[in-house]
Parts: sequence; C-alpha cells; structure tokens
Amino acid sequence: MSLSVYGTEIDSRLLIGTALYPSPAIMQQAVIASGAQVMTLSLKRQAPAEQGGQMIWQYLQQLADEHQIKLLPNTAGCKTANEAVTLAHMSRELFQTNWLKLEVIGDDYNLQPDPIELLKATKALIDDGFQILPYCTDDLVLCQRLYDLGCEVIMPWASPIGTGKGLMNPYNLATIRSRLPQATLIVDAGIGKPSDAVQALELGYDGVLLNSAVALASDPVAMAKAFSYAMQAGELAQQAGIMPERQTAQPSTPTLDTPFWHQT
Ligand SMILES: CC(=O)[C@@H](O)[C@H](O)COP(=O)(O)O
Repeated sequence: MSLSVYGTEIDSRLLIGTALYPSPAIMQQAVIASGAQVMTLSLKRQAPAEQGGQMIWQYLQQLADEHQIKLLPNTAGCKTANEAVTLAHMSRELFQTNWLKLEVIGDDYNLQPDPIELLKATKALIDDGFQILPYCTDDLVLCQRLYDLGCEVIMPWASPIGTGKGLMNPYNLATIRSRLPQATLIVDAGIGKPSDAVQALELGYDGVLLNSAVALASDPVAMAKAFSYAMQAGELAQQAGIMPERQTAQPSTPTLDTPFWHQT
C-alpha cells in the first residue's frame, strides 16, 4: 500500500531529512538506501551561504531528479507565522512545489511547535494554495483544528527534534489516529531507532519522518537500510492484524482441555 500526500501516492512510508550527515556523499547514499521518496530540505538552515558556498540546494534538486524523490521544503527555524509565510513563498518560487512542511517553533529549549502561530500560518498558506504538512505536538484538539483548516496530512511529534527518545506518548498518538481516521498521519521528529518507526506504523500511522536517527548513526547508510526494513515490518504488522493485549496470562501450549487451534 502507498502513502497518500495530497493525492500523490508514494511507495515508501519513510520521509527523510537531509541535514547533519558527515558529508553530502554519505547523505546521498543514505537517502537512496532508505528507499524514501520524499526528502526534506530546510530553507533557512541549509542556505547555501551558510554551507561554505556549497550549492546544497542544487545538489538536493539533482538527487531528487535522478532518483524520483520529491522535495519537501520546510520552515525549520521560523518562530512566527509571518516569518514562516515569507519563507514558504520563497520555497515555492525556488522549488516549484506547493508542498510545505510547516514548522513554527515556540520554545527554544525543546523546539516545541507553537500551536497558535502554526494555526495562523496554516490558514494563511492554505488560502494561498499551499498543501501544508504541519509539524505539531501530539495534541488531539490541535490536530483536529489543523484538519478542519484543510490539512490532509498532519505530523505530530514522537518527541522533541533530535532527542531520539522515540514515542513519548503512544496513548496521545493512538487517540489522534482513532479520532482522525481520514487524515494521513505521519510521526515526525524524535525517532531514535528503527523499532520506534515500527511502533508508529503499528499504531496505524501512515508514515514516519526522521533525520537525526540516520544522520547521526555511526554508519548512516546501514542505518538508513535498517529503517527501510523497519518500514516494511511495520506496514506488514499493521496489515496482519495485531493480537489484542490481555490483562491475564493465557497458556499458549495446549492442554487436554484447551483447544489446539485458535478459533477465528
Ligand atoms: C528533517 C526535519 O524536518 C526535522 O525538522 C525533523 O523534524 C526531524 O527530526 P529528527 O531529527 O528528530 O528526526
């Protein structure tokens, strides 16, 4: 099954970031090994001037073109709706896409998104024809508001960006999933290891967006491959139907008075 992003069907459920790798060459190999068909780039943080003159945007555009990967510009580093809206317009000019990962940070300590500025920017950008993928906290009502504004894709965090803590609050994430069955839901940020990605898919999430877990691994290319297997495992588990949790032990070895076969 594919991941639906505003009507575009994407074969991989993994979306990958392009920052923090040891080198552009390793980043390229890792992106390819991950099998991701969507990669993010940060307009503010990956500005060519800040990368020692290296034309990182051209490099990413070429990688995207050669491997049929879609670019998802993001507004990382923005702190107000106005700033994010300005950057969004620049990104549309530069990369000719209406897709935007909208990130408006409210707190520098844990890089927590600002829900009020996020809603404000979302409204303005949807009115301007953007297709918004908002990065938000795992707050049900905020996700509902974003959906009501027209966000077909919503991306609650697993935990703060770059912490690798995995799914801090699976209960919240599961509640959002069950209350917004029509939305494409992607867990974004805080994923530390492949098992976190599997857990997100097992909760019924449609995809996972990550960067640090691959870029900061000792061997980013091998880790990217591990995540591609995790996505397959998680998707298969989702389709296979996970057994219900029980409060008490039940023997799995049959005795004379218990059936050998499970009745479906
Ligand atoms: C790549 C990107 O868009 C990041 O802002 C994203 O949220 C990734 O977070 P991690 O680095 O924690 O995976």
